[in-house]
Amino acid sequence: MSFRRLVPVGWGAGWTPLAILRQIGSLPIQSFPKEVKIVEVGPRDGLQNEKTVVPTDVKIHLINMLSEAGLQAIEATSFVSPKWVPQMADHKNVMQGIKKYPNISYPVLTPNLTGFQAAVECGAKEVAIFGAASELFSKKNINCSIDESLQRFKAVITEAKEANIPVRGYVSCVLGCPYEGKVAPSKVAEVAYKMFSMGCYEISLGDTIGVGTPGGMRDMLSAVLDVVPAKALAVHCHDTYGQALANILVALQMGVQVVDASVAGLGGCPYAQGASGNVATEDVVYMLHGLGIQTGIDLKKLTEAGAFICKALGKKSHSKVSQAICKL
Ligand SMILES: CC(C)(COP(=O)([O-])OP(=O)([O-])OC[C@H]1O[C@@H](n2cnc3c(N)ncnc32)[C@H](O)[C@@H]1OP(=O)([O-])[O-])[C@@H](O)C(=O)NCCC(=O)NCCSC(=O)C[C@@](C)(O)CC(=O)[O-]
Repeated sequence: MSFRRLVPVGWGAGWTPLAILRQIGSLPIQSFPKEVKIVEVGPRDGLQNEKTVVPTDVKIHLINMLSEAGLQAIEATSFVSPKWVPQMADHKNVMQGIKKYPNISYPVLTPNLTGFQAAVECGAKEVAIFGAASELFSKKNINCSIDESLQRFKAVITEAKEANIPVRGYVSCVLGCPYEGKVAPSKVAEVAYKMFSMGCYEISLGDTIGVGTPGGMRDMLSAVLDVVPAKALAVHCHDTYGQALANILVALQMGVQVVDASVAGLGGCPYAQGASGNVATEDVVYMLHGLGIQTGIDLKKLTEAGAFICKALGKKSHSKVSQAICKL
């Protein structure tokens, strides 16, 4: 960035470079949103890859604890083939067992009409379709090409519109693919635009294998923002290379106000080799609150939910914040 661009309008002669820098240092950070919505994906993305089946009552208790912690959106489960993802086979019992709070949404994944219809029968009031910016990942994850997936999504969106059910759209592999490597920002923008134009109210951009850097996030988002407004975007970062919080920060500065995260940093897609967990919700909330950004989330209750699921899984939390709090 050139020095010229740092000088605010109205600052003219008489200002020395040092005086300007002092002034800039005392300016509040203007570019962050006042509020950020977190979409908690722990019960779905966090658990879908667990090798031993997590008891349904544990999943239900986790979701209820997350509701108590103040999350506005909790992705509860997915209506996918139990042959492909056995961990989500209890979707019906999860959906019918959780306590549904009036101001919280409990979206579920529905890759096709079969999944959508089953979800609606179980009382789902919001669904998410999931595509990819990489052909090979699409084939491995949902067994069809990108074009075929968009046809399936069209059918889901058409029925969802009739039933007045909002549809969220995921685009996976936005910063890299486990099978194809680099993914062009223009390809991400193309798929995101198509899903948005079809009627998804929000597009969540997934760094599925957590290879992105702030530079990659900036370039990818610049391309997507040309075709989808910031208010309709979310970011979904995995933390494989420890870049997730930095990537989220860049996204917030570029106008994104919705962030996906998973309690205790659990998670990973079963069809994304090498992917580690999602960014931990506790860490995102700690960062946002430190910036003075409101989330409506009670960090203490959130860490208790994280401790509960980690104990049930016999795992250590990946959340740095939880680890620090436990040591205090
Ligand atoms: C998409 C399918 C279903 C296609 O699977 P398919 O085998 O191609 O489907 P099909 O239409 O040929 O049907 C085959 C059988 O599956 C059944 N079937 C068909 N659809 C369903 C359904 N919805 N629910 C339950 N059963 C279903 C269907 O009824 C039939 O049963 P059969 O006659 O053999 O008994 C399959 O590939 C699948 O389930 N894949 C799982 C994908 C998945 O859940 N991946 C993880 C989530 S994505 C993710 O984690 C990334 C994300 C979102 O977090 C963002 C990021 O990090 O990037």
